[in-house]
Amino acid sequence: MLREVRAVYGTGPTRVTALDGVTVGFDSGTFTAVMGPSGSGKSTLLHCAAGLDRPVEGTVTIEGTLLNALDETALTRLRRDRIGFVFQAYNLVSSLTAAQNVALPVRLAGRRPDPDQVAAALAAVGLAGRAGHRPSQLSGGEQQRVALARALLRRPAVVFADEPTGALDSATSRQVLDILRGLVDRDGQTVVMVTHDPMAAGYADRVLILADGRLVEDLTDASAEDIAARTARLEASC
Ligand SMILES: Nc1ncnc2c1ncn2[C@@H]1O[C@H](COP(=O)(O)OP(=O)(O)OP(=O)(O)O)[C@@H](O)[C@H]1O
Repeated sequence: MLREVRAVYGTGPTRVTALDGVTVGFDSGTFTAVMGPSGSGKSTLLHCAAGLDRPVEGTVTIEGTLLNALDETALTRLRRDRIGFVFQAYNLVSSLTAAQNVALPVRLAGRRPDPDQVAAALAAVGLAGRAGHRPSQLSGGEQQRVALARALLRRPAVVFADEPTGALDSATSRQVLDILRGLVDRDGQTVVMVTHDPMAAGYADRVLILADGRLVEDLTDASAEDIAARTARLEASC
């Protein structure tokens, strides 16, 4: 939950207000898409909500924990244990297999990954047969699904996805979006996804539209056509 969040980059003449007093909550078990023109603050909103950036004003809570009050160690632990991230770039380690990539954050946290959990995470994204493949032996959509399995391994309360389908064709995008939708419908997880694509946003229960760091639309169960029309109007007026 973000309350009256202001986020600023730079100082003096290069100072940019990326978020200008945004208040928004994400109900658990829902899928929210965040849209808006380039530079409107979408990624900043995601980063603040996930504790990757600290706002200059306002409060951020995750499952009742006030992030502002946490030091870096506690924040890192909360991100590791409760939050999953997926980015447009898959960020897989090329020398590791799919299974090793999925297990890597657990290893980096100094724990021993459970092979059954790793196999289950890969199976959940339809890649049970690809566990031993390296990223170069996988398609873009498969690599993104490995990144999703990695994000899901610890069953995070919230999955934040920043343009997860930005580098994928529409058929492959749909596979990734179906998985995100399934997380919400089947497992009751919470998904917050930044996207430029109205088709992708059409998978969400709710669509937030930002402009100039402010929340300008909050739509429920909007169709891809409706979303496309509203974002086109906004782009035209920018
Ligand atoms: N690290 C940074 N340093 C300086 N300015 C930044 C930084 N990150 C973002 N900004 C600025 O903050 C504003 C919001 O950026 P943000 O990345 O949140 O927008 P966005 O809506 O995600 O854009 P896009 O769709 O192009 O990815 C922009 O004006 C951007 O130039």
